[in-house]
Amino acid sequence: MTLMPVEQALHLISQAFTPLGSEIIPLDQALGRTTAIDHQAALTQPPFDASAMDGYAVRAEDLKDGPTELKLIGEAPAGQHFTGTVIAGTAVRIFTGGPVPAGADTVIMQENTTRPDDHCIRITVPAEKGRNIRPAGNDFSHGQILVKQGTVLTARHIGMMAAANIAHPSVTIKPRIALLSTGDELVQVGETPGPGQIINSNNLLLSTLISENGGIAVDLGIARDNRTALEDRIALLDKQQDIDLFITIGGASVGDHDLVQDVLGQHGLKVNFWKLAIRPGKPMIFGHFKNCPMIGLPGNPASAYVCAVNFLVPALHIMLGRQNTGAPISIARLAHDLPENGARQDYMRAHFTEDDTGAKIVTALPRQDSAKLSSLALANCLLIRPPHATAAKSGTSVSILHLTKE
Ligand SMILES: Nc1nc2c(c(=O)[nH]1)N[C@H]1C(S)=C(S)[C@@H](COP(=O)(O)OP(=O)(O)OC[C@H]3O[C@@H](n4cnc5c(N)ncnc54)[C@H](O)[C@@H]3O)O[C@H]1N2
Ligand code: MOO
Repeated sequence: MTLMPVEQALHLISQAFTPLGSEIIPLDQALGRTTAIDHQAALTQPPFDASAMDGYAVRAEDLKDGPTELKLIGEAPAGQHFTGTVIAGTAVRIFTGGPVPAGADTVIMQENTTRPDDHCIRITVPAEKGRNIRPAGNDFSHGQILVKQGTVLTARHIGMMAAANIAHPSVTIKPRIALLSTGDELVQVGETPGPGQIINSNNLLLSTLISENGGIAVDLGIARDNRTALEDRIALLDKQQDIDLFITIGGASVGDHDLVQDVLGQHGLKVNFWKLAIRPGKPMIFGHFKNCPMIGLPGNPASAYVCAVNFLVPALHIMLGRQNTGAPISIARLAHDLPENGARQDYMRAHFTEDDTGAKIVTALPRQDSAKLSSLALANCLLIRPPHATAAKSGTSVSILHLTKE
């Protein structure tokens, strides 16, 4: 059977998804959500010409002939307007954030003044017109687009949106991803495995990856390796509302107990493709189960993860309407030689660092067995080797797919 190239598989999977609808939520719950529309400032910031320093609001014109004394005619603390006007020979006491009074065009820091008496200040430094004043709209203006559609909101965006009084942003609905683990050997984390049993680590590996990428994982539990057990779990899927993507874990290969395709096929699974030119992850399935897109991930943890990063995460990002849907890829130099690659695109667990010039240097981790979680946890990137890549010497440029946001 020919194996489907990774790019073609990604293209077919990408075509199966479109952005979900939107909802309005309170800004304090918007961290990590994706904006569904462009968001405009609901006000101008600062709303008035504001002082950037504690000091005195003056007219620069009054200071052009060297050290000068000016009459103090009032105060403009933050939050209060001085209602008068600064005319020739006068100044107003002002504080950081305070509105600059009419007539004044400059603020002198208080450190550059003396107070001969309560009603007068002496200024010894020359004044540069406009100094220490933040003009109205200096940060942003009413109606200005501050956050573009498809932006993943961080604390920094949320702080700015708060300042712009965008109290209820419109964000895309979180995709709901159903996860069905399969295998007689699996017990849940925290339970004590019996003879021949292991922990269902893939469920948490994937549900956490889904949360990290803006989705909601809906756990359908573990189906044992028999038809009835699988059918019972599939029935749980029917009871779930609004599942946007159905993921099975394990049972994707050709063994006697690998029943996923067979059983799901009898209940409406239409397979779009099976088996990819990818390592690890070759037996991945993509199809539609009763109109719901379905990805059958291989059971080996590194295989499941590599497939999830390459296909599940982009699908999530498309559903979320994010600006960047592809995996973050950059170029790094090999820290060592690598042998030629086989027919599958290899995603080697690897670790990169940056040298003094900012160039990335990447080292493939020594243990690439697709069952090994220890090397997966140590990796901060996947080193991509195209199918049939020739042997590469240390120093050769290669592509790396970033796993952490460094
Ligand atoms: N004769 C062949 N055998 C295999 C082939 C092949 O082409 N011909 N492909 C191999 C490849 S490549 C992979 S990858 C695996 C994938 O197999 P399955 O998807 O059928 O996965 P299982 O057999 O169910 O499990 C494989 C492995 O992973 C462990 N596992 C399964 N689920 C979980 C889980 N939720 N959490 C943690 N670990 C899990 C399971 O215990 C097995 O050790 O097939 C090869 N075989
Ligand atoms: O391609 Mo499988 O994913 O070796 O382990």
